[in-house]
Amino acid sequence: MTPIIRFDGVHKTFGEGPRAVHAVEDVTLDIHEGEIFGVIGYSGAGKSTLVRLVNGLERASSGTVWVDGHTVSSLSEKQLRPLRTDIGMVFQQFNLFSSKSVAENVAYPLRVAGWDAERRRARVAELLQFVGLSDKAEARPAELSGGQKQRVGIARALASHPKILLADEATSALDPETTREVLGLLRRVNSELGLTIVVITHEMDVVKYLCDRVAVMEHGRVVEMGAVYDVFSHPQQEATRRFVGTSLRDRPSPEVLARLAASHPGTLVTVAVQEDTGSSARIMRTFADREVDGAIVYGGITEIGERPFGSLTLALTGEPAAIDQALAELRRFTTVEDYPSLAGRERS
Ligand SMILES: Nc1ncnc2c1ncn2[C@@H]1O[C@H](COP(=O)(O)OP(=O)(O)OP(=O)(O)O)[C@@H](O)[C@H]1O
Repeated sequence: MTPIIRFDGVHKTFGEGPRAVHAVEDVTLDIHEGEIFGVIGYSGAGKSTLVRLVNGLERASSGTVWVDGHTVSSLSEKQLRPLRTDIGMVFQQFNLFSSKSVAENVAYPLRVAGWDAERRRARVAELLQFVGLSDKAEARPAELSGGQKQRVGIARALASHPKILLADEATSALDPETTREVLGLLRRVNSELGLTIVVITHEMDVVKYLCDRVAVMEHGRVVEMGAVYDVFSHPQQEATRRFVGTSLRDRPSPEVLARLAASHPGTLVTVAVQEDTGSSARIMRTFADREVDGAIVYGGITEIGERPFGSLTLALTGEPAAIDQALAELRRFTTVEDYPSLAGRERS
């Protein structure tokens, strides 16, 4: 794994004295060439500041930011210019020129870089084809849907063949279906064009669908980082657990649990379903072997990086000793949550 971006002990502070804002605090991480790296956190966590340090839009207060062989934190504005052509950026609000056509918007960075008209035309045609908007070349942004505008934003960001794409909440202004379409395009940018992509988001669904690895930010710090599947299956921090919970929606809330307990006979348990440790077939076999009936009353299983992940909530009926044995067996290979506080409310 070759790093293309490296943060080493990076701090970014805005202002001074008692009013100073520590937007990024002591961040050390590597982003590998060719990966899609997610940065997730709530508003104000420092995500945008972190990525703006990559292209030098913000300067580190201390520590080193290294991008593709250059120490960004020590480059002058002039020295930054060639590096910036290697880094494309897409924004939540698209940032298109409303008075220019789609083709002119995409051509804009090439015009600034001094490409002649013929080369610009050929490159714009190629880019519009890649993002599926060849027929909109002469349209104005106002005539496009949100998803189409973001595709123009992506085409423009790709214009000068960057190696890195920074996507700052690129789908936050879009509806779920259009989000999928744009995320699909970003995947192609990674797999077909080979760009390293850094995605900033507050939505774990975006991380789940798109990213290889993720860093969770809270109050300027990276509080957790790892392969997306590992972070989903073993979240270490409360903030991470909340993000994972919003994406999976596989576990019943306390209110739903109380309702399930009142309307289903038996003992309620929630069993984690994971590829390596707890396939659903193995879970169901464990119950069947001990003649325990397990009615599935809630749950959700999704795919993360093409591997199954989620949980099932079951209402168990059978001999109490057999249920205890089955749960003990399950706990040897997966996580089981039971609900002792519901015991009095459950019907037997
Ligand atoms: N130019 C600036 N001057 C002063 N404070 C700033 C500046 N830019 C960011 N901040 C502050 O730094 C902190 C981190 O902001 P940042 O925009 O990086 O967070 P974020 O996680 O991207 O949030 P959001 O999702 O709302 O954009 C916030 O408290 C913000 O107010």
